Amino acid sequence: MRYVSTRGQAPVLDFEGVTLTGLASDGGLYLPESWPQFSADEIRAMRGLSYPQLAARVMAPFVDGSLSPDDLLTLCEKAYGGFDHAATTPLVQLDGQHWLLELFHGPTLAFKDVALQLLGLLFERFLESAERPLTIIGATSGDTGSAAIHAVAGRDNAQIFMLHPEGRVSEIQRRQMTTISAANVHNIAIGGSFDDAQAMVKRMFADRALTDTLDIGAVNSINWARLMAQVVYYFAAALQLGAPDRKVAFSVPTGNFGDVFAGYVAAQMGLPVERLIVATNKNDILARAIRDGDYSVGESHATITPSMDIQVSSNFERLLFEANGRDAEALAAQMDGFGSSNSLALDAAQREGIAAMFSAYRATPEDTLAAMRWAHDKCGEVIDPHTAVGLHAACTATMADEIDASIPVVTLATAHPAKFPDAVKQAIGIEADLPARVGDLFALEERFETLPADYDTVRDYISAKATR
Ligand SMILES: Cc1ncc(COP(=O)(O)O)c(C=O)c1O
Ligand SMILES: N[C@@H](CCOP(=O)(O)O)C(=O)O
Repeated sequence: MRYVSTRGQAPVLDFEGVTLTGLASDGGLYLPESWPQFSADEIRAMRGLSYPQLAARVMAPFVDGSLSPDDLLTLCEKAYGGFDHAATTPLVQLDGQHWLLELFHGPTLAFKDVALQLLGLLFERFLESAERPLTIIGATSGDTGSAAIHAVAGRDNAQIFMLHPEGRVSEIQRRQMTTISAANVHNIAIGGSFDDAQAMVKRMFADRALTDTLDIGAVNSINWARLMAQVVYYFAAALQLGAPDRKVAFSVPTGNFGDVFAGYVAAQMGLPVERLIVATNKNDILARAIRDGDYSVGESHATITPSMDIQVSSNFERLLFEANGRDAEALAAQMDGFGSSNSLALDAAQREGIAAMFSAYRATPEDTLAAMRWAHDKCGEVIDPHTAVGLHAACTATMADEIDASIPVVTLATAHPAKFPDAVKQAIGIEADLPARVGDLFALEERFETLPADYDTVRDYISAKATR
């Protein structure tokens, strides 16, 4: 498979290249040159496969030319062998129409593990004969950080620098990152928001002073391999609910738009997806963009769903590119305008294309807590607040008859409730216990550097610390 940049000026890459490159050199994001298609018969034939087998089947067209089908299957078996549920991403029924897709059975208790457990192995594989280490630079609002660190800690040929917004991730999330003592792991708390951290990371990919001396890689969802691995669980859920002979809708708690974009990819590949519901918290730039065509950056609000406290949503660029007929020149001009004004108006074609597949709803803190109470009191499920934002949106859509009652609606359960004990306590009065597999985070020493949200300071720190 060949990969092209949304802005059209970066080299075309193969799967190995795109995995190691992260952000395209023209500032764009890589996408497959075309969408692989599965027929209904091919999807039917996926029924009954184990999760690793399904993952290898769904991802095979994307890695073609860089990995053999057998190698891919071996990597998937290794990546998902450590999950604490035999189904890897089990489905749980809430009522007659609503389901939860539990994506938090990996080592760090969030959906990020599904992709990052595989990405860690892909890095190891592709870096076997590298002359210098890959320097991974990432930004996290809490979950990508720990999942990436867990996937990369102690590996030869890779080192990781992870930026998180100081005081704006949960204590469990912070400790999951900062108690890892491997020498190749560097945590940096930034005095700013996640958007500040993400903007700095993106700028580093275009900074010759850095890229001339370090091979920089990405673990955020700007890296295509992250999204590719997330496509699989849409297939897993829909197959269990009757696909390809029955349509399924998904509600996705959304921040950087990676998870829900993976659902869009699944639909392009032939999965019968009825609708993708984008669920946001008070940071509702995506809801405004999808409903009103107004993608303009607002103030970054701290909420009880910190991992979704995001304004500039990386992967929305991929959807804008798709929705303008893949016109890279027009998209580059649109993104340049956004870069200087922090605001972008979707054109008519983009609005229409996006509305055909996506709906968007925003949840207030009260909505979020109410959804947690409903899941607990009516369905016996303890859910995390991010999942609750998704469930609120799912229930709003079905109550508005936006989705036919015969179509199952799957809310992606993106994190384990124990990562957000304060919100769980506030909603349902329960102490959510951490699963034993995360260990005693409170007994371990934390290690991190605190830096201001100043680009030169952070760049110089990384440059000085990185092994060459
Ligand atoms: C728990 C949780 N839910 C939802 C999201 C939003 O996912 P995305 O950024 O892929 O839209 C995140 C962060 O990415 C998260 O950590
Ligand atoms: N919510 C994320 C933010 C980064 O998103 P990513 O999917 O682009 O890595 C987090 O928890 O870090």
